[in-house]
Amino acid sequence: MIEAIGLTKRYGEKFAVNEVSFTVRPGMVTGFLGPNGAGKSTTMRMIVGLDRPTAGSVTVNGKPYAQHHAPLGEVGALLDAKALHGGRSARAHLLAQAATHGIPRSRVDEVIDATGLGTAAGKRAGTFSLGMGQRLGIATALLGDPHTLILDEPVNGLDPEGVLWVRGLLRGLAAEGRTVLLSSHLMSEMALTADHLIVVGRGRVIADASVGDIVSRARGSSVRVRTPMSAELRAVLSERPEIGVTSVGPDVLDVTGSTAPQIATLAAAAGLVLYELTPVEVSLEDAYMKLTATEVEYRSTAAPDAPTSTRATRGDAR
Ligand SMILES: Nc1ncnc2c1ncn2[C@@H]1O[C@H](COP(=O)(O)OP(=O)(O)OP(=O)(O)O)[C@@H](O)[C@H]1O
Repeated sequence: MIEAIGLTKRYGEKFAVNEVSFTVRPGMVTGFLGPNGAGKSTTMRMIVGLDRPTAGSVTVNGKPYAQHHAPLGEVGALLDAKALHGGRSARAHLLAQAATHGIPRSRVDEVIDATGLGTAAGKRAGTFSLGMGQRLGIATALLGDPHTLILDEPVNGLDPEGVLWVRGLLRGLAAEGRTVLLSSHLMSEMALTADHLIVVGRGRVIADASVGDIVSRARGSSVRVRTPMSAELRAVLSERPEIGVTSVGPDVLDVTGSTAPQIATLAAAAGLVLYELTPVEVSLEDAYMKLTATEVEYRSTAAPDAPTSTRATRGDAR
């Protein structure tokens, strides 16, 4: 369990994290989302005592990280896969970490096997690819068999097999009753891995709810209607002030403020033919984009639907 209360980190005039409170519960994967610069890494760093809060507090399994006698057995963290001695082999890195906690060599072999490092374990960590570095970071996080795991972008650089493996690993750890906090910008992966989401923007929590709730809140009541009598249906629907109608194609209307059964009933009463009536599904990505639309500090120059440019500009989006 991770509990943050009024957690704040200020750099000069800038609030990287601003009075953030949340609880990350055991037995589930909690996704930690937010646009670039929203304060995710700073929050994670404060959880494991790498940054000192300006105000507020955060505990892991009931105590501040630094007060745990054997922190690797409480919290396993992957924050920066490059933060290790590049001249050491992966095995030597893990053995050095294990030695600080009296963890046996057999556990080092176990995590090497579990993370697929196998043949690479004898190579210098500094020569690792991004994906192999991530595997080593995950191995390090698992070393103390901790109750709580904190992983910042663990699938970054992993091949598809690795992404699938991380998903299964995290779901398995949560099913064992552990607490898992995971940050990732990959919404499709988050939708498959997380049960609960904490979304931050400009240093503040903007949503703290289950994945299902976040998606259904964004869904609204949009229904796609295909009818050869769109002008007549539009006229019937526009008599209701709560209903909004937008034409999205020939004979296709997007209707908000009503449900599929209500639209069907109104159409039937007016003797209108409908070919299709579909509640519009919202993906987690859509829901996230809606939630954070006004919270993005660093935005690409191209609009989401326009041909994309990889160049990003800094500036106030609003
Ligand atoms: N050491 C520092 N000194 C000054 N400002 C910092 C420092 N660390 C972070 N910041 C600022 O705090 C804000 C939050 O940064 P943070 O890295 O926590 O965001 P993030 O949500 O992890 O972003 P990303 O998704 O890009 O990793 C940013 O505006 C960042 O520039």
